[in-house]
Amino acid sequence: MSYSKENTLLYVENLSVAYGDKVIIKDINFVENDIVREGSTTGQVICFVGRSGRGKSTLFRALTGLVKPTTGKILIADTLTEGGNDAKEVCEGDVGFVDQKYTLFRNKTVYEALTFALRKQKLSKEEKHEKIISYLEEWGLEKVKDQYPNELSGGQRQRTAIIEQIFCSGHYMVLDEPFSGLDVGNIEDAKKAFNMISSLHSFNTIIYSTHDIELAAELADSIYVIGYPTIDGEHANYGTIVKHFDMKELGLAWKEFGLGHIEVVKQIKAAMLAS
Ligand SMILES: Nc1ncnc2c1ncn2[C@@H]1O[C@H](COP(=O)(O)OP(=O)(O)OP(=O)(O)O)[C@@H](O)[C@H]1O
Repeated sequence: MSYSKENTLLYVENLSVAYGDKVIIKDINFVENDIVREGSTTGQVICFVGRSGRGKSTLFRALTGLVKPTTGKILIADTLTEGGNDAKEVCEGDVGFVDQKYTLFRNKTVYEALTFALRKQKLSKEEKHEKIISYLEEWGLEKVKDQYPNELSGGQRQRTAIIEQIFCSGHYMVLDEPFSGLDVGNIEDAKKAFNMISSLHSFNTIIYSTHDIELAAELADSIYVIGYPTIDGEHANYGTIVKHFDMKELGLAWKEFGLGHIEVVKQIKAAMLAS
């Protein structure tokens, strides 16, 4: 499938994060570009996989500006400038974060939470109302709009959290294990949510982690394996990128799950076991 690589949307160089003197991740380098496909608006879907404790959540905290890198830099496109050509260092609030628990305000209904998420947007009250209602309809949440988080299912909470992040951050969204704890129906809904976000704007960039390797190969157009590298025959005990699968180059992006994906799943599992 033909595509072209345009602006750099995410540039990570020599990133490391330590807690105290314990280095958790180190030497993380990667670049992701805006992908343009003729006839379809396609955002970026980037997946990080790796065994437990290798530092995926720590990397995500750095990508969302929640922890300061010990070394290195994380640049994102300054999408407020014409064409998004300028780069800026990531700050808290630039990248939406949907955590594993889909944290929502306990004392706000779905509608109130989304109203709050739009507070900084220059829209009239009516425009905000219309925007919220159209998202609620599209995401199958209109029936629960006046319910509180404790009255929602896991899938409904997750969709509310995703819309909240679409409303209050720019084009970037990090989701930490968005498929864990969801039933098959909710997993299908979450996949649809990914597609919807991706088709809204070609700058939209979803970064997620999963322990379900099939869901990595099926959905992502770029997959990074985070693991402990082997140096001089020994495992180091910090996480880094040990393998990258560019599903676009492999001709597997935006396609039904097939034999090529099964082969990638095999290779990802081997890379994870070795790291
Ligand atoms: N605030 C912290 N202070 C000290 N160590 C931490 C802190 N947060 C995480 N760690 C350590 O960092 C390492 C990586 O944790 P992290 O949560 O980033 O891994 P992960 O790959 O996301 O794991 P999982 O797949 O189980 O969620 C672990 O050894 C963890 O104990």
